[in-house]
Amino acid sequence: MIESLVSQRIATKDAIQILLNAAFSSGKSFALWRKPKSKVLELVLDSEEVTRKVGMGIEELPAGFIVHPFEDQENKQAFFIKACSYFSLNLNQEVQEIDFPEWVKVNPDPNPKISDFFNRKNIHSFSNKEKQNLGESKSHFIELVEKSIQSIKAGYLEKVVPARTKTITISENFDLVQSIWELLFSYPNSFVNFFHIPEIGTWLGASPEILIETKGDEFYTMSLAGTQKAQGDNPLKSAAWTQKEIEEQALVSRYIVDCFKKIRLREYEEHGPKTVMAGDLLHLRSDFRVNMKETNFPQLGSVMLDLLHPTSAVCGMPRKEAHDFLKDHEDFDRSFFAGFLGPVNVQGSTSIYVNLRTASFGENEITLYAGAGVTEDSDPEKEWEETELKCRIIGKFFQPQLS
Ligand SMILES: C=C(O[C@@H]1C=C(C(=O)O)C=C[C@H]1O)C(=O)O
Repeated sequence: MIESLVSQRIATKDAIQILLNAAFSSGKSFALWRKPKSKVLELVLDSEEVTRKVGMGIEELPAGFIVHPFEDQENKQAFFIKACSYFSLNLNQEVQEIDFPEWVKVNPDPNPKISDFFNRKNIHSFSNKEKQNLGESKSHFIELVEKSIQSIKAGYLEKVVPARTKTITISENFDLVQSIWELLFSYPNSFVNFFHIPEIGTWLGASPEILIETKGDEFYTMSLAGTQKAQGDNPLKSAAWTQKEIEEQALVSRYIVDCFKKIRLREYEEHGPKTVMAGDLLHLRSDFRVNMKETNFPQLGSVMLDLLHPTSAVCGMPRKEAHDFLKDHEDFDRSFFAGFLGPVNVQGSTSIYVNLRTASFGENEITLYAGAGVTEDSDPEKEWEETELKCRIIGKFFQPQLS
């Protein structure tokens, strides 16, 4: 009797493998995540094979996981994985087999070949492959930064955030669960996320940046910018920031305050900037909090989501001009990179993150995405280096030589 009880306990990593196998085999959309500083891994699975799209009124949505690309979609809609089933596990505890949801217990294919599910289709099935290749080119990125600096000097823009891609082959012995496991423990301060929408694609990331969060009456957002490699014994204490980085982050804060002004919201708390760590990178971050009850803004979450995205941390300032500049010159499709994603109305809270430090799965390869904030004083070569560091955050779990 005791023996059979013991045998029903499953090590956490094995439990993740069992969950992922069942979720892939189901043919439905699902997402898995762990919030910063949390020990709880959460998973939602849809019960239908349709690809759902929803509007931005997040307060009215059922529990689920929202995924929005960088570019606005028709009717401003986002993809949505409805939490028809929700499961969570404590990363420090074994799992009792009996606690698994029914769809795991009846999984007809307990050992699917997971790579067969990667990205057979993609919303951005890159019709113009040549153009998409430009995202991979160093010389194209350097030129893009040079053009950015010129536009800033000419007074068209204050800041712009050009991006690039880096496609690497997935090694034969790649193990998805092992990679997710390592991400979880390497990046305790990041939002580690994985989603699979069969019609749309499969992505894995570890984002350091909240776009909006609401819990009870509290609304929260942050401005995050400035990047340097963490160095020394106490990187948070010893970090020094240049004027360029301080101004770059201040612009992102100003952008948030301007959004508050647009809706005449005056009562907000602002703290920072302070130095924070994300992986082995340091950033400057300011925190903004609003009590939605006291300010009588129960829908602040969706209002700010609409006003903030894409923020000047991933697009630029002024927003429209920076966005137009990227459309004209970036020459590749950002797809879900620098869009947003996260749980909505799950366990009483909504936490939507900017989709950074992220990768999309192809059949035998993954594409990493990274951008860098450019101001008047930027050095193109340094911005390239910054994107290399950002690509490494996820890339090193696919190719150890990147670490
Ligand atoms: C654009 C990215 O990151 C954003 C840009 C930063 C910067 O320019 O220093 C820092 C953090 C993020 O807000 C990215 O990770 O790709």
